[in-house]
Amino acid sequence: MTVSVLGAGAFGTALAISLARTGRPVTLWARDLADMDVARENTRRLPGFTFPETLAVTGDLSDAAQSSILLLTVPMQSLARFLTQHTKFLDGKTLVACCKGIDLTTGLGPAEIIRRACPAATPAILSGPSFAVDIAAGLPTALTLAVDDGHALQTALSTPNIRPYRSADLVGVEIGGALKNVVAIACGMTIGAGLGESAHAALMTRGFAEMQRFALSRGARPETLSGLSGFGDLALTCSSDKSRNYAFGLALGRGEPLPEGTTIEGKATAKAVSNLAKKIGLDMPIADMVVAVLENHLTVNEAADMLLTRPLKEE
Ligand SMILES: NC(=O)C1=CN([C@@H]2O[C@H](COP(=O)(O)OP(=O)(O)OC[C@H]3O[C@@H](n4cnc5c(N)ncnc54)[C@H](O)[C@@H]3O)[C@@H](O)[C@H]2O)C=CC1
Ligand SMILES: O=C(CO)COP(=O)(O)O
Repeated sequence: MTVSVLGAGAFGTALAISLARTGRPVTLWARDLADMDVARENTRRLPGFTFPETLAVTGDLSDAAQSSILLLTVPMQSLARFLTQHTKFLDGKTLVACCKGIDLTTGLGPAEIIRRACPAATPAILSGPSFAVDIAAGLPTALTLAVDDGHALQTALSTPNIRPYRSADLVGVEIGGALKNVVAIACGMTIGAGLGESAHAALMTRGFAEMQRFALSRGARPETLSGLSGFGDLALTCSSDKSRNYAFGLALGRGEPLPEGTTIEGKATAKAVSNLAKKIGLDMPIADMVVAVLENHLTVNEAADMLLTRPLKEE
């Protein structure tokens, strides 16, 4: 089983490097190759990590799509368009979505987007606590790989520093990865605005309750949310300023200029989740609060007051 990685951002590049370090041939496809094939490094998105010899880079999707396993590492809001534009190369393959989020236009997660665009493909989700720089640096990581009947895929995606655990709960795994980014923005805002570590812990915990509520409403298994792709990624993303979502929240809370040109998946996903929850009458106050701050309806302090003055209830 050969592997290609489609999308040469930080994460796609890190996965390709780790897979290729095993000595297996791996192809990394980039929309814009820039100097990657000459420099043997992704100087724009993941500088400092030289490509192993077995890593081929290409700007030709038909070439990369020769592999049977294709890792999809374009950002979530680009996924649907990317798949429909290139269906002829992708349908029938094992398509492993590595992006985290919910599509704002359709309210769908990556698995259903894959099923609709490429009905003959096998959809899978790879998600869990793993910063691109950690993977590229060879540090240990453990992720969840959600797929129906995925033993061979699990072996194909294992490397000395990526340990994938199998799951059959695609919905639960993709929702954990999507919603932890929304909670991370909220946690960053809280610390940035000086509201303290106790408030941060409270938000993480109530954010986790929100993740579970939303996931269960969509048919996820409760235990999935307690695993790597849920609690695990929430713990990482809400507590490290290496997270772009958390760092974005920090900047918002501090009133600093917001980072530009980076992928902050939680912004669109907060809106998508808040819209979906309203339609089915699900209470998602943290996602709603993040949307209200992003759309300038509330300041961070007003949003915190709003959360604290909600009617008292049982935990
Ligand atoms: N960076 C990280 O540590 C991790 C990222 N992820 C997820 O991976 C996904 C990608 O994130 P990063 O690689 O970090 O983003 P990035 O911001 O480093 O790069 C995004 C890449 O996607 C390319 N791209 C955008 N739209 C495209 C399109 N339509 N067709 C082809 N290429 C396109 C851009 O040119 C860029 O190279 C996100 O969903 C993120 O949540 C998951 C785990 C860790
Ligand atoms: O998903 C990630 C780590 O698991 C990366 O988080 P950010 O997208 O917030 O950087």
